[in-house]
Amino acid sequence: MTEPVPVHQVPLTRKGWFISVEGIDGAGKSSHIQAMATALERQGHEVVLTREPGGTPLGEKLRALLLHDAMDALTETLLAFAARRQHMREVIVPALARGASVVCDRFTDATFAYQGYGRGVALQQLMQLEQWVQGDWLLQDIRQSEQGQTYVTPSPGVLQPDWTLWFDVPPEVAAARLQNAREPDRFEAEARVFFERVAAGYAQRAAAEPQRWIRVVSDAPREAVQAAVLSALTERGVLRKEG
Ligand SMILES: Nc1ncnc2c1ncn2[C@@H]1O[C@H](COP(=O)(O)OP(=O)(O)OP(=O)(O)O)[C@@H](O)[C@H]1O
Ligand SMILES: Cc1cn([C@H]2C[C@H](O)[C@@H](COP(=O)(O)O)O2)c(=O)[nH]c1=O
Repeated sequence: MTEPVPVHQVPLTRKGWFISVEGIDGAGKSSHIQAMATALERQGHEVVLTREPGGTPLGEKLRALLLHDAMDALTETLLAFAARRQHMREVIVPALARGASVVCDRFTDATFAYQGYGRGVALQQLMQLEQWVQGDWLLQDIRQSEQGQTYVTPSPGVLQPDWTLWFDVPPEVAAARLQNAREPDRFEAEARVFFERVAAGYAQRAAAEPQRWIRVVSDAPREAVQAAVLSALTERGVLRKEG
């Protein structure tokens, strides 16, 4: 029996982008995600707009548990990764395989920031789970099970977004924005010091992988933030320059 070809050695056929959007609660990311999707669609992309935790019927049930039920930090981590695995199989990988772009409101960086830096779950454990859930040997399995579709990881290792937009805002600004906006969920109800740790986690991950991360200063008027998002995507060739 011949060995399966590792996914990263299959010729790159993917046309769409995988873009994740991150930031502490109240950073303002949800306010701009639709505009990003619309800009991509105007330039001819099929766009799948989705979110984590969530994005599938099972994932949305897990989201409700994560946001509202008290639990241990490792349980939280495992539920986030369980929802992600289902999301990848049902939504993300099939969309990328057919050439669509995926814009995802949070992905694995949120688990590192919230459960790792925020709650103190060991980063090494998170890396192991990431390898399990997003490793290319598992994507190979998906490739074989969905006939006619080829998904290719850009490089060996784990499936990661091509680009991660990080809405960076001081925790006190985010807290003020959320104060009267809605009833806080379990995360939004956390103390300032928790969000300081989460924000520091995002900053460390962004510094470690500058080729993937796009920092958007979001302590600014909405229109300025939106313009910064669209121009950052244009500078990187994600959006075409329009005359
Ligand atoms: N640039 C801005 N200036 C002032 N208020 C803003 C700005 N951007 C968003 N807001 C307001 O801040 C609140 C949080 O915004 P939004 O829901 O987009 O943040 P988020 O990052 O998606 O938060 P979460 O992750 O908790 O869903 C909303 O009430 C929104 O109207
Ligand atoms: C993916 C993911 C999310 N979280 C947290 C972060 C937020 O507080 C909520 C999601 O709410 P949002 O308003 O839609 O951003 O979940 C997390 O702790 N770990 C994760 O992996």
